[in-house]
Amino acid sequence: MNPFNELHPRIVAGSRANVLAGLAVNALVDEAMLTPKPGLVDLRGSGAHRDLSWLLMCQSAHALRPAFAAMAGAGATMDDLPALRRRIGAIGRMAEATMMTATGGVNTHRGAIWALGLLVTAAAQGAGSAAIIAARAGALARLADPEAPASTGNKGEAARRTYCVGGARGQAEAGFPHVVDVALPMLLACRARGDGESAARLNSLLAIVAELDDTCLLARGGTAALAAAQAGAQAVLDAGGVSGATGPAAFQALEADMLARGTSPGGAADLLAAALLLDSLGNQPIDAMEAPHGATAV
Ligand SMILES: CC(C)(COP(=O)(O)OP(=O)(O)OC[C@H]1O[C@@H](n2cnc3c(N)ncnc32)[C@H](O[C@H]2O[C@H](COP(=O)(O)OP(=O)(O)OP(=O)(O)O)[C@@H](O)[C@H]2O)[C@@H]1O)[C@@H](O)C(=O)NCCC(=O)NCCS
Ligand SMILES: Nc1ncnc2[nH]cnc12
Repeated sequence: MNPFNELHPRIVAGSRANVLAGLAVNALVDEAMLTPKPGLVDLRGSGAHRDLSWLLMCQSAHALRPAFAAMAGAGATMDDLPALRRRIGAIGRMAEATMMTATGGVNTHRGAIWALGLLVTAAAQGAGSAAIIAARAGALARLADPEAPASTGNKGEAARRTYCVGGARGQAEAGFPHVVDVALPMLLACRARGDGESAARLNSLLAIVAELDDTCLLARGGTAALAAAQAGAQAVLDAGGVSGATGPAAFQALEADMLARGTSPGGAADLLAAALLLDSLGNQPIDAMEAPHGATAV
């Protein structure tokens, strides 16, 4: 028990929220910096995107820090879960507006606001393993938000309906299985076998791509693009990953195919950032900062 919690619950809640928000921003920047990535923005360029750049991704990530802090603050201080769900829904919609202002109207991180927003909220609710935090986030995602519009009109929503897939919403409602059961185990296994950190992260991204119903791929290239991306990513993993003897050639084939189709796994990139966030929580003393009992607002 942290003795300061009793003395200054609002300060502890605020510190915890700010730490979590910083970790979320770091995860988004680390994802953007990871190079190479197939079809996605990285330090080499814009991949298959015409309206995105590395600088824009980083500006967007930093602009989202107050929103992540507000969501974490709500998670740390609100016990009424339906009310918490409504609150983070409202903050999430404001965060999307903030992103659009920061980027001049470009969708850099809509899926990431959703995924990392739910995860920082759940992490702020109390200590726990990655699986426990993801399960808590899933429980929040499954709660109704009466103030949410019936339809977002976004490309992902149309793709979910056209192709009958769960997309970003289904991933969250299921408790982020591709983060907990796919990305994090791959990250840890690659580190354990001695891969460098970039290779471990790229293999982790590819493991997500190989299995995810990514509505970015579906919206841009239909089921053929999704199947090609999944098979291409699996081929790199079957070659021993990007550091394997034939891994680089398999990666180049995957990237060339995505660029030719104009497709990109934006949803998988968001989930890699979610995995990096949960991974970084394991390296922080944040669990020692127990959720403040009786805290009110931050
Ligand atoms: C639930 C919401 C996410 C709304 O989702 P909706 O159904 O309206 O659809 P989209 O907003 O289009 O899709 C969601 C984004 O999630 C990412 N994604 C896709 N598939 C998956 C998946 N299987 N699992 C997880 N995440 C997934 C993806 O985001 C990334 O890609 C975007 C860039 O791609 P691009 O092709 O460039 O997209 P566009 O700009 O739209 O097209 P172009 O014009 O360029 O061609 C980028 O955003 C990445 O982040 C999908 O885009 C959620 O927004 C919601 O309901 N929010 C309400 C607030 C709320 O309740 N919040 C709660 C707490 S935060
Ligand atoms: N690096 C990236 N490139 C393109 N879209 C993305 N969405 C999230 N991260 C992305």
